[in-house]
Amino acid sequence: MSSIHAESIRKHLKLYFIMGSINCQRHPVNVLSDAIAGGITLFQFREKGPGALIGQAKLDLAKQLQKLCQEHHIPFIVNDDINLAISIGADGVHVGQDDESAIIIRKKLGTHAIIGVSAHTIFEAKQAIQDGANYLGVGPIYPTQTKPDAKAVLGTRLIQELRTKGIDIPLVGIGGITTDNAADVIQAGADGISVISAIASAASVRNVAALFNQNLSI
Ligand SMILES: Cc1ncc(COP(=O)(O)OP(=O)(O)O)c(N)n1
Ligand SMILES: Cc1nc(C(=O)O)sc1CCOP(=O)(O)O
Ligand SMILES: [Mg+2]
Repeated sequence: MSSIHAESIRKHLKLYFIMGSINCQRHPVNVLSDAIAGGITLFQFREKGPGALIGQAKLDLAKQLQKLCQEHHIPFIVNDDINLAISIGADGVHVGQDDESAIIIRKKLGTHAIIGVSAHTIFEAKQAIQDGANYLGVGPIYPTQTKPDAKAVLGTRLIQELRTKGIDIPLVGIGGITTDNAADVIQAGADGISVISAIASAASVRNVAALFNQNLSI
């Protein structure tokens, strides 16, 4: 059972920035700082892939990024690493279908934690809701270079189907989302969008984050 209000989560999901050190061409603290200045509403620390930090270096970066988020009242979510989330007191975690279920994670993190779960089918979405997820990450909406093991591209079809079936859990679309296609994801029924490369790799991180905001009218 979660004590977090769905409407509060919906609000934070609007422009959900995800990043780890390998997604950045500058120091991650500077990239996140610019993204915050551009108006991101939620942050996920996803330190994953070839060359990603491990051990103390990962912990140190997580703490630096968490501090920045705390200063700007942006919830700090940890991807995959439940122990890291517990050790630094993160606001929540995001897990996929191959990870522990939201039921187990809730027991470890408590009722106040935000738990996000990836869903690629109606069945997975319903299961995550039953297990107590606070929000869903639905994707990949468009082709993405960022996650080599991403599932088949869905387009906005699953988001539309979930909403048509009356499933109103807070959710974001993820995968290949840019300033040009973001509005279509919202139009399909998502509460927000999750973005890695379009923001992290931008020449001006701040300007692109602001443009996302403008295109989403948020
Ligand atoms: C918001 C959001 N949605 C989906 C994912 C993908 O999670 P997962 O399927 O566990 O894949 P990895 O990110 O762990 O490679 C996400 N991270 N965030
Ligand atoms: C982390 C992640 N999860 C996905 C999913 O489909 O679940 S797609 C993806 C990568 C998103 O990066 P970009 O914004 O650069 O395409
Ligand atoms: Mg995962």
